[in-house]
Amino acid sequence: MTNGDPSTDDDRQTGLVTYSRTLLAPAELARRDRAYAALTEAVRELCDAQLRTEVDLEEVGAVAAEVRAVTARLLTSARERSFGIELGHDGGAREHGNAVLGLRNPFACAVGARAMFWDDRGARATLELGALYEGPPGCVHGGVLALVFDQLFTEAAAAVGQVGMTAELTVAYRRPIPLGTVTVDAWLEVVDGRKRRMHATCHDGDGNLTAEAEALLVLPRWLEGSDAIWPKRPPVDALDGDVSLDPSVT
Ligand SMILES: CCCCCCCC/C=C\CCCCCCCC(=O)SCCNC(=O)CCNC(=O)[C@H](O)C(C)(C)COP(=O)(O)OP(=O)(O)OC[C@H]1O[C@@H](n2cnc3c(N)ncnc32)[C@H](O)[C@@H]1OP(=O)(O)O
Repeated sequence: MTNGDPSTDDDRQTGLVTYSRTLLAPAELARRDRAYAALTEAVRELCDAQLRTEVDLEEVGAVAAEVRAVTARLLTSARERSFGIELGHDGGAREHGNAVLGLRNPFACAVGARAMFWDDRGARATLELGALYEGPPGCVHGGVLALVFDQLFTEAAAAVGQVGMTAELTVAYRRPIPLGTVTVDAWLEVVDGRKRRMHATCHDGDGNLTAEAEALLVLPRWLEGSDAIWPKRPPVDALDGDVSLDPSVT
């Protein structure tokens, strides 16, 4: 079925989720991913530069006009709907619009292979939260951290085969989190029927515990017994260095 995007077809429906299927050959899809990832990175750099620039106002006006012209070029061919879920050749779901880790989302803060990964205990995110994510002066916005927790809970649940949607999310902010590196770990604590109780911690770049979170994920009735397809993350041992997910190790 056509969906208005010449590179994909709608493939199938699982409950509320529509999967589209790429019509491109693997090499072409990889080439597109590299090109879009480069564009996303360029726009992310633009956002950071726009936030911090001190150039004179005439230059600000000139740049605004140039950016609008660039936007118009991108919109000469654009899908009308959000990215959604596309099936890749490896059988995994490509969630390139995702607000935390989408390859094509410049707002996403989990950038690169080491930013978010799974092992058999749960999931870890190591993120650079800079000026774009400010809440209290010089510190990470509490809502941004809640967003990261929300995504990481889904990742941790998927890592152990217990997916669910967030029904409740509670964050205890224990100390301000300086902008910069943060490490977030999430893991499954209890499964009770369709309910999964999750826990997570956040540490700042100096290893201080800055926040903890709890969540209740519920496997939706419409997802029970379905063959929903989830994203695949690179195996932890494919990454270099010490990346143990033991929650007691910071
Ligand atoms: C994630 C799954 C999606 C599948 C997609 C497949 C493709 C995957 C590809 C890429 C995935 C990337 C995904 C990233 C996502 C990031 C994380 C988010 O942003 S999640 C969005 C925010 N959350 C919502 O929008 C939920 C909205 N709420 C609902 O949809 C329903 O309320 C739901 C599913 C939570 C429960 O609905 P019911 O009809 O299935 O289940 P009932 O029968 O009502 O409840 C079951 C049990 O759970 C308890 N429960 C339900 N909601 C509760 C709540 N809010 N508080 C406490 N208990 C609750 C109930 O009391 C019941 O418990 P008793 O069995 O009786 O003991």
